[in-house]
Amino acid sequence: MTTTVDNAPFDYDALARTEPATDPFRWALVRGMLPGALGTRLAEEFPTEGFTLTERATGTGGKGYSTRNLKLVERSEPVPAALESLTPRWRGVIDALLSPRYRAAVAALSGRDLTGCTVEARAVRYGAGSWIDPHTDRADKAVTQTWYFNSGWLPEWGGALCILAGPSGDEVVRQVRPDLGESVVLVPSDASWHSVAAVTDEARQERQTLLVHFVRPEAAG
Ligand SMILES: O=C(O)CCC(=O)C(=O)O
Ligand SMILES: [Fe+2]
Repeated sequence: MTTTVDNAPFDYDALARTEPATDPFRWALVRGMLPGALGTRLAEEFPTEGFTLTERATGTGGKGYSTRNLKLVERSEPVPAALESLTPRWRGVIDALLSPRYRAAVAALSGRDLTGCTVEARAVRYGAGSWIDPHTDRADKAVTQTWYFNSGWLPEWGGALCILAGPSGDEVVRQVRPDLGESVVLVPSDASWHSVAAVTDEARQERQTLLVHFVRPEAAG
């Protein structure tokens, strides 16, 4: 069944159809969650304003990263300033992310009890030189889901989400390019190592990502 764009932007069946991998940790490549032309429209309307650069150099304690972020949802509340700048379709996505149906579908796929977890969501733009070092998302996240909004992304532009066998980053189990229609569910644990390869200088687009976390109640503060 395909859901209609206006009422429910997600095809929740895409989550239900997906078989998660369990090696080297529990994760899933989800396809087709944004039905019909919705994904294309969301890509065209991906936010451009209000992003804040966050960075930390590699080797200064903890993971290194450099990304530009726009907070969309904090502690299960849409961020008013961001909401104002979003198109109606993107506001529909925010509603869906906060819906019990989405939560139930992610709980089923991940095997995690998400009762009491809060939702955090942000749009992330990765320009040339942006990356995230290997990390697990472990500290406070029950489940992470990412969606990608690029079309015609070339492999030589870097920017792949790398599913890793360990912290060194040497053993890449799977690379996911940021192509429209691709989405990844990660279930954080001691083993859930992943990274984002640096976007290269050749890239003709910024890597556009929607990042959602279910945050454990004890960590939400
Ligand atoms: O952008 C991505 O593909 C993943 C980002 C990520 O792993 C993170 O922000 O923790
Ligand atoms: Fe992560």
